[in-house]
Amino acid sequence: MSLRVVAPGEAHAAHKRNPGFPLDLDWVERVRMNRSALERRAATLPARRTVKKDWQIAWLLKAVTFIDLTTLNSDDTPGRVERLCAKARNPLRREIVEGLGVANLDIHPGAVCVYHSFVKTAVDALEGTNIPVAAVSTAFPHGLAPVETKIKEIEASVADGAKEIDIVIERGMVLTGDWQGLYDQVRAFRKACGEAHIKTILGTGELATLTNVAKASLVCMMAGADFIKTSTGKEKVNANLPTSLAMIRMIRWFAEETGIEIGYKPAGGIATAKLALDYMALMKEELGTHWLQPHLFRFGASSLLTDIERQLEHGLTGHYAADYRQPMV
Ligand SMILES: O=C[C@H](O)COP(=O)(O)O
Repeated sequence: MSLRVVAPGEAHAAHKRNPGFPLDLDWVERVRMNRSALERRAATLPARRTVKKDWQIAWLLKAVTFIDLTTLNSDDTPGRVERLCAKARNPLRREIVEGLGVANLDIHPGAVCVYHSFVKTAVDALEGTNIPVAAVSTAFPHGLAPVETKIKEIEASVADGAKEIDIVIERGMVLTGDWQGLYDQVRAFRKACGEAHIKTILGTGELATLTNVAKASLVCMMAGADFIKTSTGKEKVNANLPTSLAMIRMIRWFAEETGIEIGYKPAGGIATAKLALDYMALMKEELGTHWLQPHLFRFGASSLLTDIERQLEHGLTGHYAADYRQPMV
């Protein structure tokens, strides 16, 4: 695989947005996922992955461009967000970039992801770059607020400069099979986003079955989601490979039926370079290398970059750096 690094802003501008489609309840009812088959398939992945040493460095550099560099803590401060943005501007230490001979490549994370309150801070801190700011809006992480309140939050995030909005769906709508209600909300959120891209967070660990995960994925895509995302990072069970397979296969089906390419964002608990490579291998095997671009694939991750930087340094020097040499914030 060659290393073609796409600057996040460029990819963002180039991507054709999902216009949304009418809700087809027949299709939703027909969706079925077989958990044990998906688990068996997921179990084959690490063994089949054959990303050898040099390629591994290329894949890890590419992985950096997929990260939505995230801070979503109740004790976030403007200072922490500014430090995260400084890291986004220079995600890898100079010695690593120069040692690998990639100083000429524009390697940056896909976005910086923050709570609504910090959108302005992040936009200011990233001025002059083409790194978009993503906001988690709509009463993150539970999504339980009046729909009008959630729409106002999206509008406020867009007004403050967010180019991507990560909304959370109401899990109860999935658990009760209220597909029309879910579709109507996502449609309304999509409208409130205007030109901003919309990622729909399903909270997959709270949806009970993989069939529910797949149905919710489909309804969100029909309603105009540009990305489907697994988790808020706050559920007991966050992203994993079998759940990812259920979602990715719905993305594949949707692309075949409509010609529209929807992005995938696993999030929560993805903290090691090795796991990131497993997800990339999954995307490559199920959707093809075309999907390995920042406008179609992201990791929602707060600490993944630290491990990628460690692995890159190891690839370069044969030694692991101490954690304090790669502070995130
Ligand atoms: O969407 C992003 C997640 O909140 C990040 O989760 P993490 O802190 O487990 O990486």
